[in-house]
Amino acid sequence: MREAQAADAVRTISQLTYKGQKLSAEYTPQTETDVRENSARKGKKKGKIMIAEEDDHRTPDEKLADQVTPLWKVDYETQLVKKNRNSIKQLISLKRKIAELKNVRDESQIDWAYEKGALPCEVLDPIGSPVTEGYRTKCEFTIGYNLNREPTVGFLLGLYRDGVTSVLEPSACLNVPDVAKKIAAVMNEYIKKSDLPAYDRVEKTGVWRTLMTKTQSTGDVLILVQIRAADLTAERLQQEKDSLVKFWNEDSGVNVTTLVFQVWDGSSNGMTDKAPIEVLSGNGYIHENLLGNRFRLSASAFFQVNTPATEILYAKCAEWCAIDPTKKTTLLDLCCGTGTIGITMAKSVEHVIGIEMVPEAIVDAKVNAELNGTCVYIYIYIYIYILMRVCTKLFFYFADIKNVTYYASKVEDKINVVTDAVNEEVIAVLDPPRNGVHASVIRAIRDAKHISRVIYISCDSKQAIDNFIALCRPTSNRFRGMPFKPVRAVTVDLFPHTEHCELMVEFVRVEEQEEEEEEVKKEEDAEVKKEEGKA
Ligand SMILES: C[S@@+](CC[C@H](N)C(=O)[O-])C[C@H]1O[C@@H](n2cnc3c(N)ncnc32)[C@H](O)[C@@H]1O
Repeated sequence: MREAQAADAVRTISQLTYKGQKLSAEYTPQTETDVRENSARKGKKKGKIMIAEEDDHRTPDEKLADQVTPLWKVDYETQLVKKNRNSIKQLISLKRKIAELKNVRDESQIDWAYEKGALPCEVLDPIGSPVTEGYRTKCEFTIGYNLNREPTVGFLLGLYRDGVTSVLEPSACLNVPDVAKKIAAVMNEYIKKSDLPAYDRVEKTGVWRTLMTKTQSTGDVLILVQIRAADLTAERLQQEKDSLVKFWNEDSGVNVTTLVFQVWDGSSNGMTDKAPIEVLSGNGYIHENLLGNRFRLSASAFFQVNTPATEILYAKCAEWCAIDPTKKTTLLDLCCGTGTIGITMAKSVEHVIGIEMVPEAIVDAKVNAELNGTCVYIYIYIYIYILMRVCTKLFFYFADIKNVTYYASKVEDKINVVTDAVNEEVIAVLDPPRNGVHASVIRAIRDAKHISRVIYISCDSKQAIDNFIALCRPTSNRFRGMPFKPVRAVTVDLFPHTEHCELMVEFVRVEEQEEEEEEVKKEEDAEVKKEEGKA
């Protein structure tokens, strides 16, 4: 197929003229080795240390481990130190970049950035993951061919953009749980016996593409099989679905809670939100427990992949939110996924508002709010039921969780929800994807006068730096509203043996100088009057 496309391109180019000159083109096919050597050359130019293929004596398993869990040879304490150092680097850079801003109207708004010392705020000791192996509840396996061109379910041995297309089974990957390894192995056997071929990423032919597993601490297992169906008749497709259902539910030896299926004929690799997900068996979702709450999650909804470490992160987040029981508080859970952060704090605030762009996740979030609201009230219900049987129905009406509102939308398209959040205290928890949120979201947070604090949870502090700067830069025409300043930060590791970790930073609103001075003056006046009264 690639050859045919190339021949087409050569033909088209050869018919063109540019500035009176006839263009010519020729196609040189590239092997995987060619592409790798090419990328090695490019890497050398960029100063990267590249190992030439002939000098690379690593076993395929070692190469895969280096690819999937690049820190696997480093002891865990050292991994944590390294990750914390990276977080600190970003925090230092935030302070430096704010201090270096030009044309600042009111320097007092960024006093903290001019203070002595490199760090902008208190940085707590990094928190490690309680489990360092087999922690990934979600794994996305590629289905392709191994180095011997046998169909294989596993991970790519390198980056596809570097020309690597070989797939290796995942037994060498420290972060993959045994149950997911078993599912991959079982699927591998199924595909080997199948008369349908595995997908070829280069030629864009074949059928079996991706296997996704979600294996939760509750024992629930979700399996998603993605195929390319362009060459299959409707009957054949149905036959294959039936066969998968029988296999996973009767023959696989795996206790599958739900089996879901996606047909994807497009060229992008991996799971996609561009094609629907069909439920083949079970009800399409599974459950996970977090901090005593139960959460439902569907195939496409985001859910943190390391449950014990997530509990530590969310408990810390709740601690930093420090909800004041004497105040009416609104919690804005921005990029809320299935509602986990807001729901774990819903009982201590007056109102939770969650915004999330994946509609399926919001469906889960609404169910989760009810699920956890009802659990709390069940004991009160029993008590009241004994006392006043007749009031049961009425009680249930009031017992439903009512203080949670969800929006299935991009946060940047619900700016008014952010700016309109009004209460005695409004706290925003921002847990965005790797590249952070749109600048308009940060501007809305600044504009929302009632938001006093922002807890920002970033899974890529380098990419979050622009959001941090936008939160903290002094007031300007583009960034109205008083800025925030960082007050404390902590690294929490959810991804042992990889380069990734979470950085949570608490930002508090910088108070307006005049207001502060007025407050002090008022207090002084009151003091003087009191003294005069005594006299
Ligand atoms: C790191 S996850 C956090 C989810 C949730 N807080 C949790 O811990 O389970 C980021 C979430 O942001 C959502 N998202 C990404 N971009 C968004 C946007 N522009 N507006 C709203 N949600 C977004 C993703 O779908 C994903 O669920």
